[in-house]
Amino acid sequence: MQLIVVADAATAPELAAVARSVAGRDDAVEAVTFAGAGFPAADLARELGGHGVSRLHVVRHELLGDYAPEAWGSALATVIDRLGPSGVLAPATHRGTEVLTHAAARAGLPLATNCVRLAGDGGSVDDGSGDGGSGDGVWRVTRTRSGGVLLEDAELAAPVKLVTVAAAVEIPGVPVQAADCEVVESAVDVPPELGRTRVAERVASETGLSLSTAPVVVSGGRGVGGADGFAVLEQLAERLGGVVGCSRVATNNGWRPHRDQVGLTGTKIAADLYIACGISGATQHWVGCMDSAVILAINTDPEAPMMQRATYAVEGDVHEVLPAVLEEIRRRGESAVAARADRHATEEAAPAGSSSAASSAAPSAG
Ligand SMILES: Cc1cc2nc3c(=O)[nH]c(=O)nc-3n(C[C@H](O)[C@H](O)[C@H](O)COP(=O)(O)OP(=O)(O)OC[C@H]3O[C@@H](n4cnc5c(N)ncnc54)[C@H](O)[C@@H]3O)c2cc1C
Repeated sequence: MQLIVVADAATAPELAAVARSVAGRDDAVEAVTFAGAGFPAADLARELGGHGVSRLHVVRHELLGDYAPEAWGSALATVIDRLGPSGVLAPATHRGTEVLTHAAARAGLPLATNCVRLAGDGGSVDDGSGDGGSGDGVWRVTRTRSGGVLLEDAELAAPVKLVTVAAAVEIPGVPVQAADCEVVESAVDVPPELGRTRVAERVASETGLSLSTAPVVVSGGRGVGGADGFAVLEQLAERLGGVVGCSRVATNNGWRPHRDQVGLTGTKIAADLYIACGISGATQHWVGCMDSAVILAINTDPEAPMMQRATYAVEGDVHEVLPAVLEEIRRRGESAVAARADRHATEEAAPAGSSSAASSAAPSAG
């Protein structure tokens, strides 16, 4: 029996370590990747070998060269059918979850998503029986639900267990032996209609920031009032070096694209500063922003959940508060520029040889 990880170089170390801890002593840990014609598998195989992966199955087809969830899911279901592994692990990312969902539906297998703890039946994770595993063919997993506010214990008893592994997974300290990872080429049939969902174009963000990486997110909800209402949020985000986010009401109304949505069915963020403008703070939104270091809520309703939970709350109309905040930032920016100019002029006017504290402490400050 082997365990399969659906991995790339970024997620391979973690997934391989988790797979090793779940695998039985004699189980091989292998990997599968999807590729077009020219993909050089040797580099990935070398990387995976360092994490104890003994075989890399490279599934090639012209429709698999770039992300195509239906095609990847179908190809994975074919691989599962061919190899009959005891389990398949993928990262609990949007992609990992989407691909395993398609594969699970096609293969008729159960899928446990967002697992933070996994124990195999014959693996090295001690289940208390003293022999390192129960041997009953059941995996015991703990998974997060509802965006992380709930932990669920579950048992997976299917012949092939499909699991997505959360970034916050506990990784038991099981020794990993580096292996010579063999590359096995594998061809699959992919019906052309499965290429209907695929990457058509890649557009680089102008600021180089995305919702998940930006230090500041200025987010708007129904209270912003419409697509035009986001202009002031754009200005504030730009001044603070951040990006604009939104609630699902804003995406449902077509005010913002879905990639801006924060929450359970959007992006989970952990910004330094999250500014929630006219957002009530429903649980499905809150779970997407609650990991931010500082949350500032602006809302007309002091009883709104976002106002109750935020670090700072401003009771007021976003259409009045945001322009005032921008004006204050502009005023302070101008004052700072004026103060710097004054200091510079004073230094220029000081007689040569005089050594005021300011000029000697910060001679290059301009
Ligand atoms: C399965 C599921 C998944 C979901 N996933 C998500 C998700 O990922 N992200 C998400 O956001 N939601 C999600 N939702 C929807 C969620 O439950 C809420 O409906 C949604 O977050 C509400 O958006 P809102 O706060 O913009 O609107 P509302 O709840 O209508 O709140 C608007 C707020 O604006 C305030 N307001 C009104 N006018 C002003 C003004 N002029 N100035 C200041 N404040 C004002 C109001 O007091 C109110 O608090 C999901 C729901 C379900 C069922």
